[in-house]
Amino acid sequence: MSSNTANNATILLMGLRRGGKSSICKVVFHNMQPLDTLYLESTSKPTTEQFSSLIDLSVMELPGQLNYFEPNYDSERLFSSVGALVYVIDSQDEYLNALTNLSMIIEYAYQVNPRIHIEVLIHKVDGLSEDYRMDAQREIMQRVGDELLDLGLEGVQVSFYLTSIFDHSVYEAFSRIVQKLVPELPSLENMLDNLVQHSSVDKVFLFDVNSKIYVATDSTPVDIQTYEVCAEFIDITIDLDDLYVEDEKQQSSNSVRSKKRELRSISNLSNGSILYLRQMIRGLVLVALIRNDEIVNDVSLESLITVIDYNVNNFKKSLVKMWQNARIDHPTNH
Ligand SMILES: Nc1nc2c(ncn2[C@@H]2O[C@H](COP(=O)(O)OP(=O)(O)OP(=O)(O)O)[C@@H](O)[C@H]2O)c(=O)[nH]1
Repeated sequence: MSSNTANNATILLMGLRRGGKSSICKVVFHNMQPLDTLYLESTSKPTTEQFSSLIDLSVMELPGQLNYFEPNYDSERLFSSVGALVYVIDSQDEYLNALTNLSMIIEYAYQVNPRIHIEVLIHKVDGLSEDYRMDAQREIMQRVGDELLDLGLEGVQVSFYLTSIFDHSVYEAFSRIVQKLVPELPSLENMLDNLVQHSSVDKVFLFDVNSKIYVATDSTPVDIQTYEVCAEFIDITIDLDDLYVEDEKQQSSNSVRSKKRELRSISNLSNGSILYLRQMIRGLVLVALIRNDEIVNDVSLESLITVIDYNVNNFKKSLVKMWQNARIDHPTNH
């Protein structure tokens, strides 16, 4: 693999004012409570944040009030270096203006950078009934399609997601957006599929600990409840780990174990399923859900965990190797 590409993938977050861009950034990347976003001030300058995970990601937010096409704003350089354009539409507001703005941006972005991924968040759907959500999605997709057709851009791929900061939908959307920027995704998915097949695991995610975005999962469909349970298990494990380390410090100041040791945690859920977590590299953890009816006693559980441990060890070794050879999908404008 070539190694001369920059270790960076940029996601550009755009949309009209008060659409929810800053809130999304704060909730997903800074663990802000969704209700606290009510008091966020309008953003007036572009802001960029860097995140180091399997890939080094920057999320750049462009304020809704900025005119990107005024001559002294270097939009060309901006769009040409971006991996994904995420456009946020406030579904609770009148969105026709947003759709016109979106098609204009797509036209420009695509011209400057045909490899750009165009992702549309139909946001704040928590305020809409189930029926209305579907109608809004259908209407927005139809209108965007029509506008692109008028512009002669019918071949441009646009993905749509229904999102809200009040549930896990925004994490799910960002997971899928980030995954498109991970060039090793097919190999990762393959490795996770192997793990599932050989370990009696039902679902496995590779999570970024800080954001709870999953950078890969096996190829079985993701159901949002499984995602939620697995994501919450990360927080619980980390909280307990902190307690444990504190406790150890008190008991013996001479033998404080390094917090750097690998995190590993297993928990039985009341419905008989098991959650399994192991720390990987670069702020990633692997979380697996095991719904195994064959676990009838502690002995069968123990042998199952031994197999999983072994396979996860191998997965981690492959991940380390993959990472050493990694390069990042950094779109350039040739
Ligand atoms: N109901 C609901 N409100 C949301 C959601 N996301 C954001 N908001 C609210 O929308 C308002 C505007 O959010 P901001 O994040 O400031 O919007 P912005 O797009 O960054 O706005 P500018 O900085 O002006 O460009 C805030 O009061 C948020 O609490 C959501 O998913 N559902």
